[in-house]
Amino acid sequence: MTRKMPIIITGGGQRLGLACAKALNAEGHQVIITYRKPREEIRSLEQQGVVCIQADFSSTKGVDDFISTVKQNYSALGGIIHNASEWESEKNSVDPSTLMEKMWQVHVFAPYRINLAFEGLLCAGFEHDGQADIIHMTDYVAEKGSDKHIAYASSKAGLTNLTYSFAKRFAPNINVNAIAPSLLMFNDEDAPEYRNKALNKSLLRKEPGEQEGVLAVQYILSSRYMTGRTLSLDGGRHLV
Ligand SMILES: NC(=O)C1=CN([C@@H]2O[C@H](COP(=O)(O)OP(=O)(O)OC[C@H]3O[C@@H](n4cnc5c(N)ncnc54)[C@H](OP(=O)(O)O)[C@@H]3O)[C@@H](O)[C@H]2O)C=CC1
Ligand SMILES: Nc1nc2c(c(=O)[nH]1)N=C([C@H](O)[C@@H](O)CO)CN2
Repeated sequence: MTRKMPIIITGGGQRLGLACAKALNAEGHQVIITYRKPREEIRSLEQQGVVCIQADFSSTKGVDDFISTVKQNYSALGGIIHNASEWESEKNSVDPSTLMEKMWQVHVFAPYRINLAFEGLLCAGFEHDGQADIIHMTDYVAEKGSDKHIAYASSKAGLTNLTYSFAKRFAPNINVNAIAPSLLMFNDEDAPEYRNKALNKSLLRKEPGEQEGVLAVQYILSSRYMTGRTLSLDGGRHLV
């Protein structure tokens, strides 16, 4: 059922976020996305009727400015998909404290602050549509850890835990769930040997592409009996 109240997708300018924005917009949903860098994809989404809000969640001010913009323009929300993310490893020459702060800022602080700020808008969306959803995009490594993306994995574990807490706090009007991919799509710069190693980590040994994530989002938005849970998209990696 198409939701009348808008659905926010953070980080909707590329890859999974962009695919979700296009799919939900095509289904007739009102879609709002956030982005940092103006580019052709943003202009194209605007031409398709998607509302694009420039927002950078790397600072408290950036998060609060986004919250203010939404509250000034909307009185209800049908959902929010916390997709914005930076995948940074310890191998880069970044100071560990800076890296940990950056990962927790975008993956935990921003979703935490935004969920609390938008509770009333989402409840208004529930009153209107009979449903409202929060979806956290986490990661398989939240459960297993990562020796090369330690700070990143810890922050995704923090986001996983927010799923449980907000599911308890917002029930029964707002469902809160997570999607934990192990691999959806590589980055252009990923070398062949890296890609082969990553593919061999799962039983199915494939790069499913962003549509696998879109399907998971569509399922959760259509479900009426799921909250506090994680959809794992990992090709059987947990059995390897
Ligand atoms: N790709 C994969 O295989 C996997 C992905 N995931 C998770 O799925 C989600 C989507 O993955 P993917 O599409 O690859 O994500 P990307 O790495 O493409 O990042 C998504 C968006 O996050 C936005 N973003 C990053 N930092 C900030 C910030 N500080 N403030 C605001 N926006 C920010 C970027 O916006 P902009 O470009 O406008 O700057 C970017 O477009 C992520 O949460 C990711 O962790 C989990 C496991 C595997
Ligand atoms: N924000 C992002 N998070 C993640 C990405 C990404 O590109 N952006 N990519 C991965 C990898 O696919 C990894 O799961 C396997 O190589 C993980 N998270």
